[in-house]
Amino acid sequence: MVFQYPIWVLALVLGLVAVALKKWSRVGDWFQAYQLFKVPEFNENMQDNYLYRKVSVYINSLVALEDSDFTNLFSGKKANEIVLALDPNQTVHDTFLGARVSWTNAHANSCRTFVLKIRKKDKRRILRPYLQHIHSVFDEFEQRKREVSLYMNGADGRWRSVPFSHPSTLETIAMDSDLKNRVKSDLESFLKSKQYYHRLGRVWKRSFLLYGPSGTGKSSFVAAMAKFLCYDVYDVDLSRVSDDSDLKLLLLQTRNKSVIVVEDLDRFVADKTTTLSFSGVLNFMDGLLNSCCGDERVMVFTMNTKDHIDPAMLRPGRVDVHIYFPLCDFNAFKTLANSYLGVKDHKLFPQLEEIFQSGATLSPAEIGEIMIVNRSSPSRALKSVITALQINGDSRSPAKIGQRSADKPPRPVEEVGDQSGGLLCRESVHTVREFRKLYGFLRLKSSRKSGSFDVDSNQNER
Ligand SMILES: Nc1ncnc2c1ncn2[C@@H]1O[C@H](COP(=O)(O)OP(=O)(O)OP(=O)(O)O)[C@@H](O)[C@H]1O
Ligand SMILES: [Mg+2]
Repeated sequence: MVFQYPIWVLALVLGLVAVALKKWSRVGDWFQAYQLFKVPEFNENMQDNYLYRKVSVYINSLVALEDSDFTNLFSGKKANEIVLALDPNQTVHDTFLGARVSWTNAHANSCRTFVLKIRKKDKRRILRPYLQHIHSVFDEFEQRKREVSLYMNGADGRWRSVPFSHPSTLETIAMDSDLKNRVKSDLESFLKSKQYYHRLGRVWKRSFLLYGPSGTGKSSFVAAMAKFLCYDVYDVDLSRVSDDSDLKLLLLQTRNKSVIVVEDLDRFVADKTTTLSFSGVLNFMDGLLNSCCGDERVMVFTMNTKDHIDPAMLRPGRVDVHIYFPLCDFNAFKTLANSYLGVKDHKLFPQLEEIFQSGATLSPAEIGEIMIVNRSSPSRALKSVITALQINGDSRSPAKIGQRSADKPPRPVEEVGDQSGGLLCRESVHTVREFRKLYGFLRLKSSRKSGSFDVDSNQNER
């Protein structure tokens, strides 16, 4: 009976079986079921083999790394970041187009080499696309690592930049999770669509309109998008642009892989003192000059309402995706309570749900402020939210807001199919001014035109 043997005998037997299995897999290699490819660290002239670095980055990004027998853990460059790296002489498995391959981190005589093991029958089918895939993952990784900048246009028609480190991420924005996921996959599919756009003879750009009441997260969302894409942000202050040709020049000076943001487009359009022509703004929105200034652009426009905007300005093709940012409902409130107070559930939630269902509402910014001030006591924070909803929330109810009284509140997203198979959502945005508000250092004292673009004033925005 097996159970009569001491435990160490069992351990020994299991160990032997494991060694035998490992040897057996090598026997498989000898019978040439597999082919091995080496990627040495240096070429024959002892120069760096750049492919080695790419493979190293690729391997260390594999989720399967966590399953290898030994994996090194290092701290990364970002705070709290942990980086995994394959230990010498360890193997990690990967699958590609249905084929299973493995990589071994071979160390011998101070020479480091990655060895790719691939079934001979799969080699012809997957080797080239697999290596191409490794290149792409590496490029994407490098792109994500790169520091992004925030550019602002000055009165002299030139861009000035500062490092961009806005704290918002798509995860921290309280919004319908289905909508958030669809926007995410829209952005992801945009990133992968270079060939597609070019085959159609279209500029590789995508434009978004984010609209909704003040303090609903439009500007934060722009920051989160830029972070998600790892694109630079160009915050266009139209009130600082003297004429149409200046606007064209500004666009020409932008680099690719960038988010170009125009905040409060509705206010700008309503501003009769502007020196820009309507067609100048439309051309800018279309990125008409993109043929000269490259592509990989995301354009974002923000507005509080699109009610008074000429429909030509927002027509499909000019603005691909409209996203509405509503005031808080109970679901958004719960997301905020979780992120601001660390509260997932609370005995006051049923009461809050009832109040939200009665139509009372506040903006996420207002609720966030209350939570921040009372963060040491979640119960006090929730009671304060209840009071604020009872006092102010009723007047914020969409039915009581004059501008909305004539029509129903917009649906969160109106989907429209597009040629790339991505989704088009109909709604609006705000951006530049928010960045300035959020970053004191971005405040440019001065010379904005009079009217609603004054960044330092806390003027009524509704
Ligand atoms: N949906 C949200 N989820 C999480 N936080 C939010 C949300 N909406 C607003 N906030 C918080 O409120 C503050 C203001 O938000 P933001 O500036 O993005 O609003 P906005 O829609 O751009 O407002 P405005 O129309 O006045 O420009 C930010 O600090 C942000 O963190
Ligand atoms: Mg804003």
